[in-house]
Amino acid sequence: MTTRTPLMAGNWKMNLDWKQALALVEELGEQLKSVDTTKVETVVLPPFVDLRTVQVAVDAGKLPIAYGAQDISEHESGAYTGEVSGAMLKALGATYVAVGHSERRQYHGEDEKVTNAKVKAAFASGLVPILCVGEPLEERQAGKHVEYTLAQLEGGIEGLTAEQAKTIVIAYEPVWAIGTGEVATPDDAQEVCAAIRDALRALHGDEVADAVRVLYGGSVKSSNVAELMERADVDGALVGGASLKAEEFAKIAGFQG
Ligand SMILES: O=C[C@H](O)COP(=O)(O)O
Repeated sequence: MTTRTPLMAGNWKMNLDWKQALALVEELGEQLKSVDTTKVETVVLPPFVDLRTVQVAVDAGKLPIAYGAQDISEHESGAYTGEVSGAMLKALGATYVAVGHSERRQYHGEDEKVTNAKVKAAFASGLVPILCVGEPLEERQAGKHVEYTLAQLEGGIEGLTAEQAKTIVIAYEPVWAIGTGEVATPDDAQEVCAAIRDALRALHGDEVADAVRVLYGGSVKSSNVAELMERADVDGALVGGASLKAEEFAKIAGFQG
């Protein structure tokens, strides 16, 4: 069990228009009344177009929910059609932003150069990046999952100061477990989350390694979250499908009982 504050982040992906987002965030606020929210941080990552709605609902209801975006532009401002800057997200009260999700890597060709630029853009705007890393099935079958994941990690955090590295969140998401119902075993999750922490220790020392929250993602549900959270280096979860149901996601946030 982690000594860090657990973080449960719901990645809504490309689901829910603003009205549906409003209904979900309000219902999540209701459901979280039965959870000790001083012991866990609950975060939602809605589509960009829902962020203002989520901001208003969270502020009006004083809901114990932080929020952020699923992506960020690596650029500060200007002629980048379709992009959304860190400053724009910050102005909406966002705290977090996912960077380098495997779907961004797969469908938008994001590599370490891009993820590193986006991580830096997040910090420059006062946002906390949730850097997503994790191997496809072939790499796991070849026994290269740790090596592959650490290369993504090291590329993504290159050039960060220790102060920045200390606050980043890393999400380990084996691609073969995303949206497949195929959850990694707690041992699989622990192995790579521990390797991520060791790599942070080698790069930035004990203080950073002991502070960074490393999440597991891939088919997390209320029925499997507790056993994952029992592992020493798993500090939370990045949840896709199960975060679209308020009751289920609140149960995940309330994994401590
Ligand atoms: O960002 C979340 C992950 O891609 C996990 O998605 P999932 O819980 O639907 O497997």
